[in-house]
Amino acid sequence: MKIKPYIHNESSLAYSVGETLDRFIKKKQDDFTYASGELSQLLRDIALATKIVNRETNRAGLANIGGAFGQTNVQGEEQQKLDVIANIRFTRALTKGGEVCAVVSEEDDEVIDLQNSSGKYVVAIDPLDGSSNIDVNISIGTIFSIYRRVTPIGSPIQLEDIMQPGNKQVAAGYVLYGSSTMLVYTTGCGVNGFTYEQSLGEFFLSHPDMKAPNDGKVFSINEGGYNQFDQGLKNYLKVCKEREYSARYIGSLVADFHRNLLKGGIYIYPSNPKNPNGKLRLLYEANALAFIAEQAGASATDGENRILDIQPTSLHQRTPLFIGSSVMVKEAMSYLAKEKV
Ligand SMILES: O=P(O)(O)OC[C@H]1O[C@](O)(COP(=O)(O)O)[C@@H](O)[C@@H]1O
Ligand SMILES: [Mg+2]
Ligand SMILES: [Mg+2]
Repeated sequence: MKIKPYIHNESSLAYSVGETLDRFIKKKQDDFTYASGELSQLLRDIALATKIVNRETNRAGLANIGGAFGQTNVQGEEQQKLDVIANIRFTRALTKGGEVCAVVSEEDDEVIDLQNSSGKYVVAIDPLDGSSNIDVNISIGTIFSIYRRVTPIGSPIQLEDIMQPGNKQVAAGYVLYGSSTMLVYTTGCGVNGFTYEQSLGEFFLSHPDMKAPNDGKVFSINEGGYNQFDQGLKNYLKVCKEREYSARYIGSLVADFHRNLLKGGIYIYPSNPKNPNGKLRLLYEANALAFIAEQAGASATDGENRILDIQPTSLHQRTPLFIGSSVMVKEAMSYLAKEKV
């Protein structure tokens, strides 16, 4: 009996899909210090909830899923139905998964104690990012940060388990529900992106080892608040325009960040007299994207300090955000600093 070795050929007849997320997580598990499979399982739990939320976002216009939910959240923002649906789906998946002891969510005032004493991880999540774009069919997202609890497993959750600076994240990621759905994450060993193949119900590796261009020609900022901007920021924007950089602003942080991560660019949500700390939240928006940015060779600051070094003091605290290609972030910082001397 003859035995023929299998030779993988890239015939054009059947294009080879990338590696599945599951297989990739398994393979990468050993990269992780505490590799015992719990973090891998947690990433799978998030991926599962993502598939369900993806289905809901795809049919938001049809099944009466669009529109306001009729309540406001702790931010004073009117919750959209999809904010609430996504929050339920992720919290449920994290509860069922069994790896998480506590969740911090944009949509919940308090820390959610999952009553799971064996859970080693704390998750901070923005279940649905870009809520103002849900009803107009523009890309939206999900953002998540994962920390290892610091108090003994089995003991009651303490503030110190939750109020950890971003440089303590063990993993972080975002999902982009756009023309295709992507999940991008890091465990501190580089950044990888996976695209969802709806018909197979699987995420496949499509963007291995993502690296952000060092510099770019795109700036993303809502200039509607221009009159309130610091003079330093106005000066930086003036330079961007003199250089005829492109202004791009989708109004969904995940989508603006993702474009700039791939193409080069800077996203800025500054402070202003009305919102001295800007709009975006440190624990479940800025920290996760800052971890990914740095892992991809980009940068993230609050205008002065590295986002990942900010010590959190409250659950829903806000921070100004300057994130993107490191040359651009550095230059923007220099313009801000000039005005401060
Ligand atoms: O409308 P503005 O003030 O430009 O704010 C847009 C920003 O607010 C956000 O929608 C805030 O996130 P949520 O939608 O999760 O509340 C970001 O996605 C986006 O970048
Ligand atoms: Mg958000
Ligand atoms: Mg949100």
